Amino acid sequence: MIQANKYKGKGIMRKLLIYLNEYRKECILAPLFKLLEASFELIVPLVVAAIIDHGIAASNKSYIFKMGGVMVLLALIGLACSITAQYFAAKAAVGFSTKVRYALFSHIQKLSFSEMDTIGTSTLITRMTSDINQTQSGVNMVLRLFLRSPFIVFGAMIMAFTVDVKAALIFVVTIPLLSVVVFSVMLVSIPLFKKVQRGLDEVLGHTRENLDGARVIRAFNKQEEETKDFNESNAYLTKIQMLVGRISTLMNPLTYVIINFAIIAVIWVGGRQVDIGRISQGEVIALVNYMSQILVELVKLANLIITINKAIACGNRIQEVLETVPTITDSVTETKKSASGELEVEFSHVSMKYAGNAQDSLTDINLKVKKGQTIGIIGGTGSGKSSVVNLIPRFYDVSQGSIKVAGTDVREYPLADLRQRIGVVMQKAVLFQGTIAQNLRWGNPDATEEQLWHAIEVAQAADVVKGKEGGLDYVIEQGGRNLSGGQKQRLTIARAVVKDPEILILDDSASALDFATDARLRAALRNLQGNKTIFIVSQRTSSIQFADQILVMDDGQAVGLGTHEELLENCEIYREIYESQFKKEDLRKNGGAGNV
Ligand SMILES: Nc1ncnc2c1ncn2[C@@H]1O[C@H](COP(=O)(O)OP(=O)(O)OP(=O)(O)O)[C@@H](O)[C@H]1O
Repeated sequence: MIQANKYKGKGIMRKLLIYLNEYRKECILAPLFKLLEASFELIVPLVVAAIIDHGIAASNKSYIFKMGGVMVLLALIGLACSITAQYFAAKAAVGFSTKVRYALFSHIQKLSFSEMDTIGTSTLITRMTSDINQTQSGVNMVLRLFLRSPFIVFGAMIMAFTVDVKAALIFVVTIPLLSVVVFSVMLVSIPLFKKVQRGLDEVLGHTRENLDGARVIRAFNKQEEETKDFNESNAYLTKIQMLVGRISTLMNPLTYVIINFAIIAVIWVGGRQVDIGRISQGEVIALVNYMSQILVELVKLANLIITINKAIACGNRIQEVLETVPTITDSVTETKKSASGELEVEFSHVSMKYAGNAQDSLTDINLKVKKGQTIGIIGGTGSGKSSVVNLIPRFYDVSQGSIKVAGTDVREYPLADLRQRIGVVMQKAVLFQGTIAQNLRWGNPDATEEQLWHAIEVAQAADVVKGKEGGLDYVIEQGGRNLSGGQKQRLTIARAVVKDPEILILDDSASALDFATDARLRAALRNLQGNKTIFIVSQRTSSIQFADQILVMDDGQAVGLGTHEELLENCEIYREIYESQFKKEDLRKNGGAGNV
C-alpha cells in the first residue's frame, strides 16, 4: 500500500474520467453508432421471416433475391456503423490513455524520494504500462458494448412481443434464467481474475528483478534457482488461469441447455400459434433468432463486466499514485533573503525518519559550515552519512530541527533555486543515453567545451574521455552500460563540476578511484574557483582527513566533529577507523593518500 496515499475509495476512477472530457463527442458517437448497428441487427430476423413466409413459401425467387439484397444492405450498413463506432471508441480510449500516461508521468516527476521509496520503481512501471493498457481497453469496450448489449437483449424481447405475445412470454422467463447463469459465472470469475492479475504482477516483478540482476545471477550461478522460482510463480498463474477457464467453460453448456429448451418452447408454442393461424412459420424462425441474439449479447455483457472490473481495479491503482501527495512540495515561489553571515550550511538539532521506518535514521545533528569549507563525513555502513547530505538539497525533509543554506531554511527556497545552488554526485553513478557532452551539460546547458574540459580535468576523467572514440561526442548507452563503474563515477563528478554549484556534495563518489587519483581529485576540487563549500562522504579516512571539519557518524548520531587531529585525540570511533585503514595503507606503501 502506498503510505502517503489519500485515496478515499469513493468515486471509483473518477479522477481518471476527467481525461475523457476532451473526448465527449467520441464518447457519445461511439455508443450511438453501436446502437444504430444493433437496430439493424434487430431487423434481420424479420427479413429472414419475410423471406421464409413470402419468398420460400410462395417460391417467389425474385422476392428472395430482393430480400436477400436487403439483408446484405443491412449487413453493410451495420458494418459501416460498427467501424465508425470502433473508430470513435478507439480514438477516445487511446486519447484517454495518452493523457493518463502523461499525467502519471508528470506526477511521478513531482514525487519526492520518500514516495518513490515507498511505491517502488517496479510498481510505477506496471502502473505506467499494463495498468494503463488495461484501462484503455476497458474504456474502449464500455463505449462499444455498454449500451449495445442491453439494447439488443431488451430490443430482441420487445421485437418478440411484436411478433407474438404468448411466445414472447418464454423470453420473459428465459432472460432472467440466462442472466442468473451468466452473471453467477461472472461473479465467481471476478475474484479469480483478480488473482490472475496478481499472479501476472508477480511474474512481471520476477522477470524485472531477474533482468535487472542478470549479471549478479550469473556471477552467483543462480540461474537454475531463479528459473525454478520463476516457474513457481508461472505455474501458479497457469493454475489460476486454468481454473478461470474451466469455470468459464461451464457457461457454454449451461446457457446452451437453457437456450435449447427455450427454443424448443418457442417452436412448440409458436407451432401451435402457426396452427391456429396467428403467426407464420417465418415468424417462429424470427423468434428463434432473437433468442440466439439474446444469448450472444448476454455472454458479451458478462465479458464486458469482467473487463470493466479489471479496468476499474487498474484505474484505481493508477489513481492511487496520482493521489499520492508529494511530501516535499514546491509551494515557495520566491527565495526569502536572509542575512547569512559567513555560514553556508547550518544543521540545527536535525532528526530524520524515513517513511515506513519505526526509528529515526538521524538524531539531533548539529553542524555549522562556513563558506568555502570542506566537510568530511565518515562512519560505518548505514551510520547515516548519505542521509545527512541528502537533507541539504531536500531529497528528504527533516522530521525535527532545521537546515539552513546561506541563512535561509531549505524549506523556504523554491526547490529549483535550492537545487541550482547544489551539485550532488550520488553514490550510484547514473548517466543517461546521449553523448558525453550532453551528459555533462545537464546542470549547465550553455557550458562551453572549454568548461567541459576543465570539469573533466578536475574529475580526473581526461583519460576516460580522450580514450573514447569521438571524445566528448562519444555516445553513452542507456544506463551508461558501455562505461566502467569508475569511468561513470568520474563523469558524474565532472557533470556536477560543470554545474558550478556553490555547494558540492560527493556522496562516496570516489570509491572506485585509486588513492592517488582520489588525492588529485581532492586537490583539484580545492582549487575550484568560487570558494565552494564541499561535502565529502567517505568510508576512507584518507579521503577526508584534510577537511576543515570532519563529522563522524555512528548509528544516526554525530559522535564526533572536528579536525583530523582533534578527532584522533578525542573520538574513539574515528581513531578506530583511522587506525584500521592507516595500517592497511601503510602496508600498501601508498604515498598518494593524504596529500591535499
Ligand atoms: N530510502 C530509505 N528508506 C528507508 N530507510 C533508509 C533509506 N535510506 C537509508 N535508510 C536507512 O537509514 C540508515 C542510514 O542510511 P544511510 O544511507 O544514510 O547510511 P550511510 O552511512 O550512507 O551508509 P553507506 O555507507 O552504506 O552508504 C540505514 O539504517 C538505512 O537502512
